[in-house]
Amino acid sequence: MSALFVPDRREVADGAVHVPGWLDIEQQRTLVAACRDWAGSPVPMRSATMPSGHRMSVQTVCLGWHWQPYRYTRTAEDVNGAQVAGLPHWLVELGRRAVLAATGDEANSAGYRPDTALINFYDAAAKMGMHRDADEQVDEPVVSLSLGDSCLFRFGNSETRGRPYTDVALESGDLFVFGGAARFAYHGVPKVYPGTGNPDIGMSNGRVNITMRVTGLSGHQSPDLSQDQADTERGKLP
Ligand SMILES: O=C(O)CCC(=O)C(=O)O
Ligand SMILES: [Fe+2]
Repeated sequence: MSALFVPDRREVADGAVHVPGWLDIEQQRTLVAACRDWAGSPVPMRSATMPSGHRMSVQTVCLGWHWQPYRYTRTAEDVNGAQVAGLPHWLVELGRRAVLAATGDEANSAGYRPDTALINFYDAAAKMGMHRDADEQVDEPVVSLSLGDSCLFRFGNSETRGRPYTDVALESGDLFVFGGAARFAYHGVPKVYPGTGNPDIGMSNGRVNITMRVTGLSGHQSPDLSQDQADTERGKLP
């Protein structure tokens, strides 16, 4: 019998693929430790404020480009003015492998080069309303990785925030990729299920989601800017 792990691949909508259990425990642990560092410096994780003045319940820290509703900048003017940490090569490579796992398309995934990652932390009460990831100027796929507590992920259509949509349970280690016809579809997280995570990955509670994207914005930032900092502050993930 082959020991090869062949992941299950579920097409949720045209261009949207869920790969349950894509990351093993060791990979999840590595990502959690990295997120903990990123959550501390050079730009601390925070709840972004919408133009309406409403603060998001989710807390976010960004790599490569800093996102605030609804634009990307290199420096975090709405936080502490610092330049965000670079996106490390290993994460770019993980993103490329994620697109390959989801699409099976070697030729297309070979050129996938995300230049930003948003790291979201959800406590038991946090949620994210239906929205489109539309601040990017190109239609390259979004790669989403889930860690910690499970959640209800709602993946809808490109026209309205409402139905039709599909509800998917995203668990720790799951991959979700949306591109092609699904790239600008509405999606959101109506609910996190507290206490469903595995403490072995290094998180005692809450959910972390990492989305990698290609902004299509110009301006070179060398990767790995913050990766060699021995004194990186520990972030506030639990
Ligand atoms: O937390 C998730 O699974 C989705 C996050 C998301 O949609 C976003 O950051 O834009
Ligand atoms: Fe999103």
